[in-house]
Amino acid sequence: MLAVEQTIQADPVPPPQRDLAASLQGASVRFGRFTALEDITLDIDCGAFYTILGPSGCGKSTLLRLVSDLIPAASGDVSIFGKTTEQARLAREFAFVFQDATLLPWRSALKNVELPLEIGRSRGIDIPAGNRSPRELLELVGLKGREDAMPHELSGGMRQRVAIARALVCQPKLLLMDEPFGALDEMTRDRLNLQLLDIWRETGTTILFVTHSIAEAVFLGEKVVMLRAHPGRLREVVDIDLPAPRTIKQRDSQEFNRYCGYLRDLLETC
Ligand SMILES: Nc1ncnc2c1ncn2[C@@H]1O[C@H](COP(=O)(O)OP(=O)(O)OP(=O)(O)O)[C@@H](O)[C@H]1O
Repeated sequence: MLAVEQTIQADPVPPPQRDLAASLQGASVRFGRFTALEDITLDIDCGAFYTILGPSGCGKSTLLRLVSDLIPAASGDVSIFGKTTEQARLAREFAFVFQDATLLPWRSALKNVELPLEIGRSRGIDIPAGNRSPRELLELVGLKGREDAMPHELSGGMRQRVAIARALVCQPKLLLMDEPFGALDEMTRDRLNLQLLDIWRETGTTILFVTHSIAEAVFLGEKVVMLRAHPGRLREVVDIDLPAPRTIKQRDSQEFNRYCGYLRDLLETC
């Protein structure tokens, strides 16, 4: 009897599934006849820190507003943790931090942080147990002891830290930050950058962070998303392979400056 030789072909191993915080597929945004964003295809990995750079008016804020369901896509798809942006908003999957802290001036720091919980309760939304309390969040952002301070008694950096604590109070899986430190002096910005990296590590939240500063984008980001203007399109996603945890001293390194130089050149052609 002849032995029949069988060729056993192993099934190709499927690539591991990436857990995505957000996925944009050919998404465009229009304001009337003006196209602000065109054909954006971008996957945002869960737990990663993305910074967004690009020339003024290229659509960085529009991208965050699209992801956060503040404006609709004219075409294409956007999903957040596999949900529509509306479902994700209703499920409080994400929170927004703006350049201006937008605190309510008549409420203390603590009361401002508690606000989303109060609004949630008034709408019958239960915030899951195990969350850090508003007091603990103020401690996390370095404001222990300032719980009763009113916004006008706090510095700009402190107000922004209250805004970050407030954004974290519903335990969002995705944090959208639109130039949150843009109005602060350099030293305060450095300190808040380090603090934000600590918070990111501790909470595991995915962060999408818009900035005008190349150095800030490289310092914070694991990936830098570069947009180009007219119309706003994706230019490149640059992996930043710097050792973690990041330290201010790294900014003097050749590697850090090489990334900054590369992004500066890229920005000039956007
Ligand atoms: N509500 C709106 N109506 C009409 N045009 C808008 C609206 N919002 C934004 N735009 C336009 O869309 C484009 C992108 O704006 P966006 O604010 O997203 O840019 P950006 O990259 O964040 O800008 P910057 O870096 O200056 O903050 C700009 O040309 C802006 O004028």
